[in-house]
Amino acid sequence: MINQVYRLVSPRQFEVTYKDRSLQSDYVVIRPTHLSICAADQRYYTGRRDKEAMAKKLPMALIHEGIGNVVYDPLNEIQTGTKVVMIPNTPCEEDDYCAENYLKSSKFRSSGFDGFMQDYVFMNRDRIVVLPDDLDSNVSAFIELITIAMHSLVRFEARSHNRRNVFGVWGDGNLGYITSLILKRRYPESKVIVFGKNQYKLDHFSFVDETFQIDEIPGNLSIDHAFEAVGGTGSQYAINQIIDYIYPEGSISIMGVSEYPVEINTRMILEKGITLIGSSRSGRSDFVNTVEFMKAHPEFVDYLGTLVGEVHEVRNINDIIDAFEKDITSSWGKTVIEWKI
Ligand SMILES: NC(=O)C1=CN([C@@H]2O[C@H](COP(=O)(O)OP(=O)(O)OC[C@H]3O[C@@H](n4cnc5c(N)ncnc54)[C@H](OP(=O)(O)O)[C@@H]3O)[C@@H](O)[C@H]2O)C=CC1
Ligand SMILES: O=C(CO)[C@H](O)[C@H](O)COP(=O)(O)O
Ligand SMILES: [Zn+2]
Repeated sequence: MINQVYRLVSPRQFEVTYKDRSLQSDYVVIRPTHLSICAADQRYYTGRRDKEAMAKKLPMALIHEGIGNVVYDPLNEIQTGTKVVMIPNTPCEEDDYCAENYLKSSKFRSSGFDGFMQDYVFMNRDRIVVLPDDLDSNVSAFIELITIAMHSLVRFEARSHNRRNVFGVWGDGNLGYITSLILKRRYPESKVIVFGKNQYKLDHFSFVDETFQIDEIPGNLSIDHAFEAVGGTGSQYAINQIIDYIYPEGSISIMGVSEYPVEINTRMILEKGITLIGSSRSGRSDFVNTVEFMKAHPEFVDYLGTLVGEVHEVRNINDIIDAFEKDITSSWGKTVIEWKI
């Protein structure tokens, strides 16, 4: 069959590529239905990655957050029409000490390999997780982003000390919202404090114990552990502020992606004995955990509904451009694409 792949060829410019795909293979074929735009996709779309990365990775289909329906399973194990979330990471080897998302050999969709902007996505059987039919599709579109926070929490629990009375989350955007929501569900007795730049965004965090604008933090405040969900140049200010407010021997889980190296106060990291935990992407176990968590906590899914921002129907390339442009000017939440191309 001929599959149409919608690739970014240069900033703000997409082209259709026709790829001949055989159904005589082991791949399960998925028709994407709901996709969501990640900050990483926007960095490619707007050309904010450095010249070398743009040249190396493009042309490439964007989007690594999405769900779809199974349209063909060569083994006939999965019923046609089954709703699934697609896992963007494709590992090529196993390692006892290194998770699939940290292996250099893994292929991550929409970062050097074609993402979900295709008529049909051909996936290995273990790269999909079945979803309940009634799980909100707009929220499910960004399950991948939820797995990022889940993965970071798993790493935190394996690496940090056990006093978890006060958590600080830096970042009043999508990832900050999801991280603080998961922390509050996982540690209901602990205090979760969110630190952000915008009062109108912080007002959405109704479920946490406290919020502060980053220039109005009381001097005597202290946190046991912190999660950074800022990224870009803002992450430098955020990480250094965390170093100032964290109690000695605490951990800082870093999730925000910065294009350029940022300067951090290593002298105080040493003096306070701080553990830095870097966390990037996620793997199958994080998707399974996340879907189980969503099934067990319907109120968690309801809160995530607050993050659904613009919902765009996409039927052609102009609609794709429109969705990305509107996402840039959107002031809150995730842009969801109803993939009807
Ligand atoms: N590690 C991983 O695997 C993943 C990382 N990411 C990364 O996480 C980061 C956040 O993503 P996302 O939540 O979608 O982006 P958002 O833009 O929604 O969130 C970032 C928020 O942080 C705010 N902010 C800026 N500076 C500070 C500061 N010093 N202290 C506290 N808050 C601040 C921003 O405000 P304002 O807009 O006003 O500047 C914005 O509201 C990005 O870098 C993204 O690439 C995303 C997915 C996966
Ligand atoms: O968004 C992400 C995962 O959800 C990662 O931040 C993204 O994969 C980083 O990739 P790149 O190196 O292409 O920016
Ligand atoms: Zn992402």
